[in-house]
Amino acid sequence: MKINSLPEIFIKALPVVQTLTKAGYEAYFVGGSVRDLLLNRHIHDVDIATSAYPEEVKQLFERSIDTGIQHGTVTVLYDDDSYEITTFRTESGYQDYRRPDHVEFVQNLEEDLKRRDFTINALAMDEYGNIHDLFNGLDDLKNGLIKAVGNPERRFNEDALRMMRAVRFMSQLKFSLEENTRQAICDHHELLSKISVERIREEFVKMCVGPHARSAFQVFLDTQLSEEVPDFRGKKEQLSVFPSLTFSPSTEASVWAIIAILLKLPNEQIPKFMRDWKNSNQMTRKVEEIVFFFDLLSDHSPSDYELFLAGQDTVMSACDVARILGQPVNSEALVDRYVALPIKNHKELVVDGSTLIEWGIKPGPSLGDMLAKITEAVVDGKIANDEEAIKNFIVE
Ligand SMILES: Nc1ccn([C@@H]2O[C@H](COP(=O)(O)OP(=O)(O)OP(=O)(O)O)[C@@H](O)[C@H]2O)c(=O)n1
Ligand SMILES: [Mg+2]
Repeated sequence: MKINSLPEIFIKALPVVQTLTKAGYEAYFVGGSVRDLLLNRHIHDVDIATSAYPEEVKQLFERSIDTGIQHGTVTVLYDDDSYEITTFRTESGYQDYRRPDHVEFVQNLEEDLKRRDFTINALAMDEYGNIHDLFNGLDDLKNGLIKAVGNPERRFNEDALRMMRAVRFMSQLKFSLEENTRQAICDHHELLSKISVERIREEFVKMCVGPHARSAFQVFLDTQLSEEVPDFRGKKEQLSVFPSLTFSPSTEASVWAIIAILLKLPNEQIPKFMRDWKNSNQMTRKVEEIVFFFDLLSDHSPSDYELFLAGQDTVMSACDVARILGQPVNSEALVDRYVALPIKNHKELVVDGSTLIEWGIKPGPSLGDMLAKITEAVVDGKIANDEEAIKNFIVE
């Protein structure tokens, strides 16, 4: 198979590959970029594999960074772009089911492709656009199959994260899982417990926001992968609601909010849950706010002041979560009401703490209470957002 017209991103990278081949080395585009090219998907970066050793790569290019030189990867800066160039390698000496403790460089493309995770990720393309398909990746692409290269057990023993990658790709590409690959995941799901939570989280979130999130999530449960991730063990029943939702979440924050709601976590347990998944404090705060406002929405129609306190992002995310969970809310009406608020955040209030102190009010907790009352009165439209009106309000 030959690709005749390459997308811009490959054309820009072509001189990098040609520099290597002109110097007598082999060089190919590999991995996700070739897969995404053939699927007509957006290509976010192109990776290059070569027979040149890292030191040889560095000599051919003016600007490079030793990103992962012990694993054979050099990042080359060319024009305004950067490219990861990795020497053909096999990964040997796995002791911990995570990345290899050392790599062995090999001299040909086949040896390199053999150690890759799935056949659709083991395609290579040369500078002329010829696709090198040594493991039937093209057929699997056509048939929509995630299939391990060679022996699936070996692939998952090399890097157990690949089991999560399998369900992530199912969701992103709307593919199914080849039977032997699926069986190997069922048999070895416990290896996932060796993988860092950060790496698992990245794949989990990608799975949950992908277009086939719900069927991939079902496989994540059926293969028992879900038993090996933080706080999910023994929670299959609650989590099995996810595959039956009418929609799936589209943002990371709504993923976590929905999971927290399905697990029926009380609000005060959300921070621990988010920490167990190694989420940032910022993401944790966001999710707490969304779940809080979702609960409020389930309980009553929010007041203007409650809308103000939540803020537009939280209101919209909570509406989205409610819609996904099948709880009807009129989100347009809520957003309209939000937009019509006299002030939308604290900064828009014409007075602040120091204004009140200038007016002779003593600093302390009661000052904060007063500021909150003023804000509420302005948001509710009881008084105008000007100093005169606020002064009169305080006197009363
Ligand atoms: N655990 C892994 C991770 C990566 N790879 C190989 O390295 C390539 C690049 O890895 P990565 O960028 O992580 O994944 P992509 O397949 O490119 O997917 P994405 O579009 O998400 O980048 C993969 O295609 C695959 O050939 C692998 O074999 N095993
Ligand atoms: Mg990639």
